[in-house]
Amino acid sequence: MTSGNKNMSKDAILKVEHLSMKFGGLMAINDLSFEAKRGEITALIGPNGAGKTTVFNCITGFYKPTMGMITLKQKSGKEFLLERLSDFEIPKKAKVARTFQNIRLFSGLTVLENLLVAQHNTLMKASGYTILGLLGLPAYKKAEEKSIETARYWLEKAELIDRADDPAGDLPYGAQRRLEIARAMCTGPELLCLDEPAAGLNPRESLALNTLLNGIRDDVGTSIMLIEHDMSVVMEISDHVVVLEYGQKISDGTPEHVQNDPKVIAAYLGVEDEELDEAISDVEAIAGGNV
Ligand SMILES: Nc1ncnc2c1ncn2[C@@H]1O[C@H](COP(=O)(O)OP(=O)(O)OP(=O)(O)O)[C@@H](O)[C@H]1O
Repeated sequence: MTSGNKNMSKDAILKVEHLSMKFGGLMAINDLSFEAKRGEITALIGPNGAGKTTVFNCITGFYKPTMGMITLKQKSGKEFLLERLSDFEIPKKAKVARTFQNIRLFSGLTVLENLLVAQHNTLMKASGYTILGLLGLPAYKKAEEKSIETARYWLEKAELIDRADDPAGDLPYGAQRRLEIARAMCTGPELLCLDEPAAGLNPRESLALNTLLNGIRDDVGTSIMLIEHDMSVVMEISDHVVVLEYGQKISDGTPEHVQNDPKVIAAYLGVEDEELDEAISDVEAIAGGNV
């Protein structure tokens, strides 16, 4: 784990308060509260079905929570109640970007084109939404140059500059994952939400991912929330970990704290409630156990 950008004030960028999400009779999230600090990497972990994706879907507007508040506070101090915004307003107004478990690139477009398409909104705004604007307005030309510069910056950060002109679909899996993250970063988010970014990566690709995510936090100062099953990635790069089980928070703290928390260990071992006390005392007897 790294310490994060020490110069940044550690106020909360995201506050989740008393969040609940019900699907029919199933309480997928039950009165969940936690904070993600600005300029930090916050990981959301938990066994399968714990509710991690549901939380992400509530933050990014794909689901409307049954109850609760999700407040995003931008660097400027402007606040947004995310549960009141639509899924297209959340990236645009609140500046929350996300990637999905399954890769969603334009595989027939080149790597560079994928990054330029991500900046389409900024370019159209600069054109004044007119053909004359597209052809002649100096503001458009400037915005176009800026888009290429931004794309180039993220191609370098994601170690993809050599593949800029290749179709995105031709890239190896790990490179496609980094391209998705680079594409999200081209939209200039304040909070980047990543759903299992390390899934299916080999150790070398995992390392490249860690380098990219550390760079996003340390060099650009963007806050990151990630769902991840790969504990080596979580422990390596997270500043803060929130652990869910059956839609409830069972632990919250530094990676060291949660990996030694008996409740977390018991949840990952699949211990039933009634056996928890026994499991906790067993686990406490094993000093320095891992999740
Ligand atoms: N749209 C939905 N309709 C009905 N039930 C749902 C829906 N989405 C999620 N669930 C249920 O909510 C619970 C939490 O699911 P969720 O996908 O959030 O868990 P998760 O922690 O992300 O799991 P995994 O690690 O396997 O991806 C599960 O029981 C799931 O079946």
